[in-house]
Amino acid sequence: MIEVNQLTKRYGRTTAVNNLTFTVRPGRVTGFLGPNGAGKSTTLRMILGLNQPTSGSVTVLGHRFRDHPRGLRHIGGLLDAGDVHGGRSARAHLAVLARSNAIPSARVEEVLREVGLAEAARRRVGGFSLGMKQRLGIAAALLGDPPVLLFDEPLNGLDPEGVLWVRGLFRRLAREGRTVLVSSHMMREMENTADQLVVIGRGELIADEPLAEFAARGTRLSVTVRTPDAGVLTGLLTAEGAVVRPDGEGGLSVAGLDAARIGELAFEHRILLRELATRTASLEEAFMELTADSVEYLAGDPR
Ligand SMILES: Nc1ncnc2c1ncn2[C@@H]1O[C@H](COP(=O)(O)OP(=O)(O)OP(=O)(O)O)[C@@H](O)[C@H]1O
Repeated sequence: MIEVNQLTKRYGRTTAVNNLTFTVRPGRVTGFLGPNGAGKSTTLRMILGLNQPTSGSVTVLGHRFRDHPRGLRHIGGLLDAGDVHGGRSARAHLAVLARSNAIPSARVEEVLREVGLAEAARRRVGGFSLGMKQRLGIAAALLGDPPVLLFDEPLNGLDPEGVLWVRGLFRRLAREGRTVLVSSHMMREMENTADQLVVIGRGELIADEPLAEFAARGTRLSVTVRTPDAGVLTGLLTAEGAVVRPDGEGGLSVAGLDAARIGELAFEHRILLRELATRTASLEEAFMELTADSVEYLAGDPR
């Protein structure tokens, strides 16, 4: 169990995390979601005791991290997969961690096998691909067989087989009764992974609910619009309360207004529409709509 209580972290004038409170429970995979710069990594670093909060507190299994001398046996974390000594072999890297955490060296071979790096154990980490470094980071997190595990963007760089494997691993760890917190900035990475979602934006809590409840938001309709006057139409739709975003394929995805009203507005302002289609919004769109106000940089943002 991880309890984050009114946590705030400021860097000069930047507030990375603002009065954040949530609880991560054992026995399930909790997805920690937010757009780039939302404050996910900063929060994870504070949970691991690597950053001091400006105010508020974090406890893991009821204790602050620095009160737990057992380190990796207590909580395992993958933060930055690239942050390893490139000159060491995978086995040597894990052996150093095992020694400094009083973990039996036999565990090194076990986790190497578990993450599929047994064959590469003697190779220098500097020559590893990003996906292999992720596997090594996951091996390090598993090394102490901890009841609480954190993973920051663990799917980055993994191939489709790796993604499937890691999803299975997270589910198994949760089934074993562990607390598993996995961060991502992409909803679709969480769709088949998380049971619970904690969503943040600009350092603040936006949602904390089961994935199924979050998915219910996605059953609302959205409308795809294609027009050469996207900027003008976006202004009109937004003024009527719609949430409008580029759909990534040259069109607009509109939530909060139905197709009939969008058609009327376009007609009234002599805007040519090349497509006007109602669809069921995906989970990804529900996430984007929810975090729209907290995205720092939008591609194709007309503002
Ligand atoms: N050491 C630091 N010094 C100054 N500002 C920082 C520092 N670390 C993070 N920030 C700022 O705090 C905010 C939150 O950053 P953080 O890395 O926690 O976000 P994130 O949600 O993990 O983003 P991403 O998905 O891009 O990794 C950002 O505005 C970032 O620029």
